[in-house]
Amino acid sequence: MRVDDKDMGEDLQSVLITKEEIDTKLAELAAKIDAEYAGKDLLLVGVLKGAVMVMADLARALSTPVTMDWMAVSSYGAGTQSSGVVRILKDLDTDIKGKHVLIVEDIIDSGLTLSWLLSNLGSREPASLEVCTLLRKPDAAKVAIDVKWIGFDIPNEFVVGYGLDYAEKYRNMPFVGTLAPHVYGG
Ligand SMILES: Nc1nc2c(ncn2[C@@H]2O[C@H](COP(=O)(O)O)[C@@H](O)[C@H]2O)c(=O)[nH]1
Ligand SMILES: [Mg+2]
Repeated sequence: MRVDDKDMGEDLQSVLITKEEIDTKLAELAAKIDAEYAGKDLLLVGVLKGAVMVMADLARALSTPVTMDWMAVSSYGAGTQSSGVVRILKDLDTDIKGKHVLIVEDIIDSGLTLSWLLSNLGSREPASLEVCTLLRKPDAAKVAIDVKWIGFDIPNEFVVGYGLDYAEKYRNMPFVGTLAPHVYGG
C-alpha cells in the first residue's frame, strides 16, 4: 500500500516497520506462544484500543485455540506523554482466576500502564500471566517489567499506525511510522 492511499502520506515522516515485517514477526511470536501453551486453554487479553490490530493478527497466526477478552485503560490524554495515572475504562468480561492469561499489547513505552495492569490482573489469581507486545521502547522505560514476547525494540519516538493513534487518527495504517512535525503543530 502506498502511504497516500489513505490521504495520510503528507502527515508521515518515516515508516519504521513495514506490514511485511510485522507479519513475519507475528508468525515467529505465534510459533513460540503455540509451543508454550500446547495443551492448555489460553485467554488473550487485548488492551484497547491500540492492541486491536496485533490481537487480531496474532490470534489468527496462532494454532492454539484461544478465547479473547478486552480491557480498556487510559494513561494518555489526547497528547503524547503518559500521565502515569491509569483508569479502567472497560474491565474484562471474564473471571480469569485459574486461567492462563496472555496480555497482548501494542507498545510498552514508560511501562507504567503495563506494570499497573500486571498488578491488577495478577491479583485476580490467574494460573499464569504473561505479556506479548509488538513494540517496546527500551530507552523510555520507567519501570522494569518482565515481558516474555517482544516483537520489536524501537527508538524513543512517538509512533503511529497498526492500531496506534495520535488524537485517534492513523490507527488503520498497516505499518508503524512517525509523524511529521506539522501534525503536532511544529
Ligand atoms: N500512538 C502511540 N501510543 C503510545 C506510544 N507509546 C505509548 N503509547 C500508548 O501508551 C500505552 C502505554 O504507555 P506506557 O508509557 O504506560 O508504557 C500504550 O499501550 C499506548 O496505548 C507511542 O509511541 N505512540
Ligand atoms: Mg496499549
